[in-house]
Amino acid sequence: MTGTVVAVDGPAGSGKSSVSRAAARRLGFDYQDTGAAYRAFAWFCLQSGVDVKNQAEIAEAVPGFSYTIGTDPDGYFVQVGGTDVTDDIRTPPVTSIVSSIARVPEVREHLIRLFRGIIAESGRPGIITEGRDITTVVAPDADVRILLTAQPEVRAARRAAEVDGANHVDIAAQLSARDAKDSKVVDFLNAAEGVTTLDSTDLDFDQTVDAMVELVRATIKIAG
Ligand SMILES: Nc1ncnc2c1ncn2[C@@H]1O[C@H](COP(=O)(O)OP(=O)(O)O)[C@@H](O)[C@H]1O
Ligand SMILES: Nc1ccn([C@@H]2O[C@H](COP(=O)(O)OP(=O)(O)O)[C@@H](O)[C@H]2O)c(=O)n1
Repeated sequence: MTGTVVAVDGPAGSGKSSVSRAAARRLGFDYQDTGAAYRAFAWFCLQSGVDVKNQAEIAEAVPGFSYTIGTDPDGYFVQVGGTDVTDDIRTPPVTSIVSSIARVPEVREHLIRLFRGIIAESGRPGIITEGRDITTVVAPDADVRILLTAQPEVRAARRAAEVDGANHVDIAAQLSARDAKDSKVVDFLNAAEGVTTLDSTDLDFDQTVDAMVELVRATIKIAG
């Protein structure tokens, strides 16, 4: 039986991956990073020589995509066909094309089925799944639905802090271009009905994790 299902959406750099992973660790839950699957598929297309401007070619590559992700918050990894791509999927060539790949309907249908399967098969008391369309499309019936946001300049500063010598202006521009492209496919900037907004603009990392854990615990208490 599936345990507590937690759905988290939000724009780039809002803290979805890091906060969800830390909250899952505290709760003893699984953690699923769906952005990693879109990134892994983009990596696979680049490796396979797919013309990433050609939607039909992208769709044709879907059946050959074999993907594995670690859902243990302490054992995170991403593999494509047995190759570890955990770091490679964060590189600029992948980041620059991932939004174009992610808007292809055949890609979304395939990955959404995969995400639902991973949620259904979780053997832990719960699973936190994060992305862009989890609260609205992948798991609209989730027990807890959260939109994690932060002001654009704060998100860009957090991302820039991850990269030595990063140019803040470039990072902010890239982040807002990707959000603009992604938000044409699904609305992750406004909370859908029943979704709780968690704004981390004025919260530090630990305070944000505390707030997410509290939201989950409050729901479990009500249900139990
Ligand atoms: N509330 C916060 N305060 C400060 N830094 C944060 C906060 N939330 C996340 N971060 C940091 O911001 C960066 C981006 O977070 P990440 O989880 O990668 O975002 P997303 O998955 O939404 O793109 C990471 O370095 C993370 O540690
Ligand atoms: N549920 C999701 C998750 C990611 N994505 C796509 O995958 C890309 C990478 O997602 P990500 O979560 O790794 O991005 P970051 O916000 O962490 O940089 C996004 O820019 C979207 O194009 C999506 O379309 N739907």
